[in-house]
Amino acid sequence: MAYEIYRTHDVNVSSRGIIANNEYLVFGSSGFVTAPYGDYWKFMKKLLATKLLRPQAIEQSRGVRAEELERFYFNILDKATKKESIEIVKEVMKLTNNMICRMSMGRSCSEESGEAERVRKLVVKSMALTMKIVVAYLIQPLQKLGISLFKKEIMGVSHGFDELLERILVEHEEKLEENHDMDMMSLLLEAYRDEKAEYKITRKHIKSLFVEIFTAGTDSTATATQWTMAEIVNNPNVLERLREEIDSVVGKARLIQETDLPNLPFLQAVVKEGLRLHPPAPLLIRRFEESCEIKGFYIPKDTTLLVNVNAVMRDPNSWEDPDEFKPEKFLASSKSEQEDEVREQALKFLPFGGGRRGCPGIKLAYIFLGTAIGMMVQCFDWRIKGEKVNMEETFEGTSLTMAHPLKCIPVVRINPSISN
Ligand code: HEM
Repeated sequence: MAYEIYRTHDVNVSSRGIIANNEYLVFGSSGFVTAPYGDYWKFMKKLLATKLLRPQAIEQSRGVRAEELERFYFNILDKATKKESIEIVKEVMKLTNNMICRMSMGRSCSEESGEAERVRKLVVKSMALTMKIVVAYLIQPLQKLGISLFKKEIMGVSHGFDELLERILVEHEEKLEENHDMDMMSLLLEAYRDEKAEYKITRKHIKSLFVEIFTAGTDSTATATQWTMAEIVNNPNVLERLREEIDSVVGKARLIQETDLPNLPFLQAVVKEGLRLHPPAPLLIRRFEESCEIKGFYIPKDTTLLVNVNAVMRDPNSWEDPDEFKPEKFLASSKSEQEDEVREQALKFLPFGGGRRGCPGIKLAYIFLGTAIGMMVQCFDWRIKGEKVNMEETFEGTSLTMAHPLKCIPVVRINPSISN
C-alpha cells in the first residue's frame, strides 16, 4: 500500500496539509518542510539537490565533519579517563548539531563562541513544540485551531532563532565578496540576491530553512544513534563482528573516517537495521490533495494520510525475524543479489520516507550515523548498569524514543593517533 501511494499517487500526497498562516520561523508560512507542493517548495528542493546537499558540497565539508568527530572522540576519552558515564543521545546531539551548524554557516557557529549551545537549546525546544503541534493536528477537534493553540511558545522559539540567524546572515553578507568558502548560507544569499532567480526567496525563507535543517538533521540522527548503540550493546555478537570489520579495514592506529564507510558493509548493515527497528519518524504525515481510489478504497479529497513506517518495516510478510536486530538482513553475498536487494528494499525500507517529499538529507544522515557509531565501537568498550539495556519505548509526538535514555561508561579500547 505504501509503495502504491509513493509511486502512483506521489504528487497527490506531496503536501503535508499542515496549514501555517503566521509569520514566525517555527511552523510559519515561509517553512520548507511544511510548504505545500508548489513553486516555492520546487525551487528550494532544486537548490537543496543541486547546491546545498549535492555530493560535491558534501565532499567539500568533509574536513569540518572530521574535526567534529575528533572533538567527539576527545570528549568521550575525557569521560572515560574520569570514569564518568555519558548519555549517548545528548553527546550525539552536540556532535550532529556542531557538524550541521558549521557546514551550513561556516565558522560563525562554533562551540567556543557558545552559539552552537544556543542553537542546541533552541532545537530541543522546537522539537518539543513540534511534537505537541503534531499531536494536536492529529486530534480532529483541535485540527482547525492547530498552530494558533501554541502561538506564545512558537513566538518565543522563533524569536530566539531569528535573533541568532539575522546576526549570522548580516555577518555573511559583509563577508560575501571575500568569502571563497561557499557554505549553505552563502549559497542561499546568492539565490536571494539573484534578480533572475525562478523564485524570489526572502530572508525569512532562508532563516526558516535553517531552523528546519537544524531540527530535521540533529534530533533524528541523535535518536537513531542512541537506539543503534543500545542494540549493539545488547548484542555482543554484532559488536564483535563490527569490531573485526573495522579493525581489519581501518586498523587500530587511526580513527575511522567517512571515506572508510563504503568499505565497511557490516557497519552499513548495522546502521540500516537500527533505522529499520527504530525509525526516528515512525509516522509520516501527508494529505490527499484530490480524491482517488487505492486498492479498491475510495479516498476523499483533503483526507489526512499517515504512513505507519514502523509497521511497514516490521511486517512479517516482508522481513524475516522482523522484531530482531539482525544486520545480516542487509548483507548480500553476491553483486547481483545486492542489486535485487536494493530494488526490493526500496519498497519496504522507509526510514527516510519516500517519493518527492522524502528526506533530502539521506547521504549526510548515513555519514553522521556511520562515523559516530563506527568511532564509538572502534575506540571504546561500553559499560552499562545491569546485564541488558532497557529497550522500552515511549511515544513523543510522532517520535519513538527510549523511555530510559542510554547511559554508559566508556572504557578506552584503543588509542588511535589523531592528526591535530
Ligand atoms: C537519521 C537521520 C534522518 C532521518 C531518519 C530522517 C527522516 C526524515 C523523514 C522520515 C522525513 C519525511 C519524509 C516523508 O514525508 O516522506 C524527512 C524529511 C526531511 N529531512 Fe530528514 N531525516 C534524517 C536526517 C536529515 C538530515 C541530516 C537533513 C538535512 C541536513 C534532513 C533534512 C530533511 C528535510 C529538509 C526534510 C523535509 C523534506 C520535504 O518536506 O520536502 N534530514 N526526514
